[in-house]
Amino acid sequence: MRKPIIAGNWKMHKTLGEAESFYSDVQGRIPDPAKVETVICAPFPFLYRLVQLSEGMAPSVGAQNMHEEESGAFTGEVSPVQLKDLGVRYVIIGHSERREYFNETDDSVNRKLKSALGHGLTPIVCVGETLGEREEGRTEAKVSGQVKAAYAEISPSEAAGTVVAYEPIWAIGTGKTATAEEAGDVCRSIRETLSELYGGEIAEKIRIQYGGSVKPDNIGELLAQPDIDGALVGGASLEPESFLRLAEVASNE
Ligand SMILES: O=C(CO)COP(=O)(O)O
Repeated sequence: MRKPIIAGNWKMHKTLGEAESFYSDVQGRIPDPAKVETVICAPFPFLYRLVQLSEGMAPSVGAQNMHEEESGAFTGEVSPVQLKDLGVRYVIIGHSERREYFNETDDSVNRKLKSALGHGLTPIVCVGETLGEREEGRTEAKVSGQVKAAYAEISPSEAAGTVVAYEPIWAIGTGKTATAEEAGDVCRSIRETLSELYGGEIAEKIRIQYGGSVKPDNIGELLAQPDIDGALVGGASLEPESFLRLAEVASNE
């Protein structure tokens, strides 16, 4: 059985005070970590403080991006060594907003994935199609190509501990969710791709999240799909009550 994983992606939201207050609101109220893994991927400037506040308890702390090098002359970037040193445990890699606005490519996603794994961070690897690609019937080809490119030269044992997030770009922040069946079908095709790459046993271990306008009232049907093991959540992760509700529904799956 794969344990569900609910990850909040705060994107470029909140001040430090708001982030602290979110943590104090949710702490001690997160459902049993044996039943659901919870993560908050916060802006870089808050990570140190949130790791301190979390004291190793749920929700864990994640970053939204990282550079693949350990150190160097890369103004404005943050390395996996720096994240690890702070106690950060997860990192989102290849979010569609990074691909769209910050020129991330399948190649850079692959380099970052290798580097995150090499430094003991748990990567959440994002893939997803545009509306145009969906309308042209190219969803599965696009997503499978992104998965293959991201996992190039990643060993089966490393791949087993990763998380894939399927986020159709047209469903992000738009209020339009893929239907549970549509999302489930693509997540199944991602698992088939992982199975081609690594065999069924490893593919069954890799958790696949859905992301794109996930809310407390639609997460239940999404998680009921056999290949959806969690959610990567933007807007609905910003409020403590809504994040708690998502975690609660997932803990009952
Ligand atoms: O991009 C997302 C999470 O990474 C999804 O954002 P929303 O949940 O706000 O649609």
